[in-house]
Amino acid sequence: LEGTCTAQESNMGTCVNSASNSSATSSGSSSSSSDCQDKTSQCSYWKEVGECKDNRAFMAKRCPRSCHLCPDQLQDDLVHGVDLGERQLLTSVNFPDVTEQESLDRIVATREYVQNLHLNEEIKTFCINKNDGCTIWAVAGECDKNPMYMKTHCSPACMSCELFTVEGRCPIDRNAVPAWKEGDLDAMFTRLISEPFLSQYDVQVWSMDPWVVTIENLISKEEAERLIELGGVRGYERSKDVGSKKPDGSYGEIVTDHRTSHNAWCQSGCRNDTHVKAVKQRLSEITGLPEINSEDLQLLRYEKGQYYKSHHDYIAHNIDRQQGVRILTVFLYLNDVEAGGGTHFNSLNITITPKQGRALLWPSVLNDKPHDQDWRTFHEALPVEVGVKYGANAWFHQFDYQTPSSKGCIL
Ligand SMILES: O=C(O)CCC(=O)C(=O)O
Ligand SMILES: [Fe+2]
Repeated sequence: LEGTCTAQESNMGTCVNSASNSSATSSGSSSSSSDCQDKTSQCSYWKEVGECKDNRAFMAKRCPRSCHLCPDQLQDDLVHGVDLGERQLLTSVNFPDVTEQESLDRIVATREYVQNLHLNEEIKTFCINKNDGCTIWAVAGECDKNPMYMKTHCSPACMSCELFTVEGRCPIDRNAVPAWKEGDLDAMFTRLISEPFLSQYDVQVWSMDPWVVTIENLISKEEAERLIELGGVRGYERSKDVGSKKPDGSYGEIVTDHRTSHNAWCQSGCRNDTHVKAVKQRLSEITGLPEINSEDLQLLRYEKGQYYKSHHDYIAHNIDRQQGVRILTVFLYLNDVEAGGGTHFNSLNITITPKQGRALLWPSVLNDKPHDQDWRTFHEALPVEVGVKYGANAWFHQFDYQTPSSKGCIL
């Protein structure tokens, strides 16, 4: 071996015959282990004192076995890859076109990819080759042909570990057009307080900057009663707030004493109810916002003493989600409440009283920066003092909400 390799070529200690193989990463894997031996008994001492690292070129020639640079050793290390999951096969009769060399090159590239990944350590533990054939399959193009299986079961080989994060699974379309551009918020509310809308609906303006507006009888008694009923059919559950960030980058939900109501999400069957459809279509018409940008109605029930303390409907991390941030809340009061249960805007000092069929509208964002939070619209649901309060939230987002929702991409 000595004398046949230049220092450069013996970089990986695998140079056998530089004319026959030019791969820099793992060439010469076919040379037999007997070709590759230490040339002097001093090797183990030199290795001990760090010469394999410090004096690499020289050591590759004189002490390849001590420095663990022989092809058979290298191959074993690469293939074994405990950190990347299953020990990998290099050839398979089922994929005769895949050469051992291609598999080795893929493993080297995989190693590099994983080392450079900026992922949470916990997520990295998911990123393993779960099958010994991953590398061969990847070389054979299976990552593209069979992505569902390959990108989750052979994620190092397919270099698809990002898919274990919500941002990786649910990439944002930078070309998507937001529902509100600069000025659209003011335009919408201005339309609501102008003809012909004004003669059709009983509109009251509580504040113009930020906008806080109520519309009487936006939904009928029958519709309100149906929504209450549908909440019961789905089953009211203790309301939750946005919780903490999870390893995959998504956010959990949490029950706190900040919010003590119960709610039901109007999904699947409820979504297709005639009254629900009519209400949602009306909300879309009056706001001019696409129905698809709206969350499913959140049907709420507050019993005596229950409340939702001061909070904002804007969810900051939604800026990194396909649906974008919440821009507008339409809150529907579904019944009259004997006492308490008003919606109070903390910094505006406005309190709206529940009344069946009344809608309360306010933005979560700014007119001139419609992706940014308007800090003035913090609000709370005051405790119900007598009776029960029923309501419904309709939240509109900057972008399509329903599609990412159906793909598990919203949290
Ligand atoms: O119940 C209310 O009056 C308001 C509820 C609310 O602000 C919310 O659910 O985000
Ligand atoms: Fe709210």
